[in-house]
This record gives sequence, C-alpha cells and structure tokens, in this order.
Amino acid sequence: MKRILVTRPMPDRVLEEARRHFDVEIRDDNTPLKPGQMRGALALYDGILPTLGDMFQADVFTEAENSRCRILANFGVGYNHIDVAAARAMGIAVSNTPGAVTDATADIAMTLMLMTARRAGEGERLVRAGKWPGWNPTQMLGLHVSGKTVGIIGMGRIGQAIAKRCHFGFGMSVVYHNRSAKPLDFDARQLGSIEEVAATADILVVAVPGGAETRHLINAEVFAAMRPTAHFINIARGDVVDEAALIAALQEGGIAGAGLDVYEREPIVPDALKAMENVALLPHLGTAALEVREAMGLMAVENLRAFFAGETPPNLVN
Ligand SMILES: NC(=O)c1ccc[n+]([C@@H]2O[C@H](COP(=O)([O-])OP(=O)(O)OC[C@H]3O[C@@H](n4cnc5c(N)ncnc54)[C@H](O)[C@@H]3O)[C@@H](O)[C@H]2O)c1
Ligand SMILES: O=C(O)[C@H](O)CO
Repeated sequence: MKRILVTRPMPDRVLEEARRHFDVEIRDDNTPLKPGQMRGALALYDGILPTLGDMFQADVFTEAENSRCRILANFGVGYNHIDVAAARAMGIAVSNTPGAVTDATADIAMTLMLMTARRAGEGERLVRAGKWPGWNPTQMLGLHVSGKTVGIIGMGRIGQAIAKRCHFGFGMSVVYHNRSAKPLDFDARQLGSIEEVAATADILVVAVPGGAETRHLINAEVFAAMRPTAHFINIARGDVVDEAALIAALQEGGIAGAGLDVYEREPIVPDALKAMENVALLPHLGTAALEVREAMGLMAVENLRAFFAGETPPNLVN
C-alpha cells in the first residue's frame, strides 16, 4: 500500500476514504509544515495531502528528484503556496480541489458585501457593547446593495458564482475584468481594465488566484479609481491586494469600506484594519462548512487514488 501523509487533522469522512486506499499518516497539528518537515515528508511518503500554509517552495524540492513522493494532492483550489514548476521539474505531480469550494466562497463574498455595505459588523458591535440608543430614521445608514453595480476582477468559477448571486438575487448590474475572454450564461459587461471596473462599480470584488502573477494586482491606482462611496471585497488571496494601499485608501476616505476574508500575512491582521469600523474582517472562512471540507478532502483523495492507479488525476495542475 502507498504511504500518504495528510498534513492536518481532517473530517472523519475524508480520513475514512483515504484509509480505504492508502497507508495514511495524519499529522495531529494545525500549524503549517516547516521546510525540514516538508523535505522529510518528500523523502518518506509516496504522496502528500498538503494545504494552505504548507509552503512547498523551490528550495524544498532541491533534493526531491530521488525522493519517494510523486504527488502533492492539495486540499484547496488555491495552490499558490506550492511552486508547481519546481515540483514538475522534480517529476512531482500537483493537484487541487476546484468546484468543491465555489458556492461556499461566493456565499462568504456576499456575507462580506452585506456586512460592509449595510454596516452589519459595526451594528453588531454597537449592540454587544450596550451602546445602541434604539431605532431612529437616520441611524447607521449604509449602502443599499439592490440594483447597484458589482465589479468582479477574475470571472472564474467563484467570480461567476458571485456575479450570479448579485445579478439574480440582488438585481445588480455586473461589470468585470478577466485575463481571458469568458463565455457567460448571464448578462455581464467585460471592461478593458481593472481600473475601468473599479471606476464603474459600487462594490468591487477580487476573485483571481494568488501567486507571483497577481501579487498586488489591486494597488493604489485601483483604489484611486474607485468611488468614495464604493466598497471593496477580497475573498481571493491576501497578497493579491497591496494591504498598505488598501489601508491608506480607507483612512483617506478614498473608498467607503472593505470586507476581507484573506490577508497578506495570515494570521496577522494589521491593527489599522481592526481599528476601522467600516471594515468587516473574517478569518479565511470561505470554505468553512463541514460538507464543503468533506467534498474538498474526498476530491484530494480521488486525485491520489487516480494517480496511483495509473490514471490522470482529475484535477492535475502541472
Ligand atoms: N477565501 C477562501 O477561503 C477561498 C476559497 C476558495 C478559493 N479562494 C481563492 O479564489 C481563487 C479563485 O478560485 P476559482 O476556483 O474561481 O479559480 P478560477 O481559476 O476558476 O478563476 C480565476 C479567474 O481569474 C482569472 N485571472 C487570473 N489572473 C488574472 C488577472 N491577472 N487579471 C484578471 N483575471 C485573472 C482567470 O482567468 C480565471 O477566470 C483561488 O485561486 C483561491 O486563491 C479563496
Ligand atoms: O483555496 C482554497 O480552496 C481556500 O482558500 C482554502 O484553502
């Protein structure tokens, strides 16, 4: 039986399925693997099921050519923590879990959108602090989301799921920018640049993958293009956004608010963001529902099963 390392505790269903196919070791620790642990795992196991935070960067693979590990079956759609080119150079396959995460992550984008536009986090804090003076006609007036324009940067699986929720659920117009043309089955207008989308949107949402190509894609120029009444939502990866530029835009009133699920240096969230009432902050909750995490895990196990059965893993990325 092939030996597999699962780098974090997982839902029971996932582990049961993994044990049906493999000799499985589960790391009983929720911290990311350290470089030495990654090198050790590459040497000792036939396959690894890693996740967010396990930084399989090029230097970890230097001795991997003769190592035992032949596949990293990532738990998660985003795999920017793995240097897939370096893995490929060592003959190591990499797979991910697309689709399983789409609806749940789009739901969290909608949660953040309403939390920031309708000042829900701020209102909750007011009630909990015992400072609510009671209802009045001008209290805590936010942005009415229905009928407004949402701008999506990255119209992939999650971007489309967000756009559909906005369009069909909230009657919003959709504008977007994507690296390549996208055939869509709903009404949406592609604009020529990120800045154009930023200038047009009442709510700007970023849903591109992380990694070197998209680092700080959302920068000071993008925030400068946004309207002072507009809100910004990030459910993608923290480093897609220049966090310092976001903080400056919020502090200067260049934008009205932000809703964030991801951060540049997770789990560190800048104090400047925590200090602002008009910012909704979630702890990377995009896929945090049991059935979603089970679906992700089962997908990762299926990628391992297929690989070791000599088939092409369904979600190979390199
Ligand atoms: N917050 C969370 O918990 C959570 C959960 C799931 C996914 N994510 C993140 O969301 C990302 C997107 O997931 P997905 O399944 O929609 O991926 P996807 O590949 O289906 O969509 C990404 C889209 O971005 C586009 N894109 C890439 N680079 C671009 C650029 N420079 N400019 C414009 N468009 C660009 C691609 O063409 C594609 O259409 C993941 O890679 C992951 O990092 C976060
Ligand atoms: O990319 C994803 O699927 C989520 O961020 C969890 O890893």
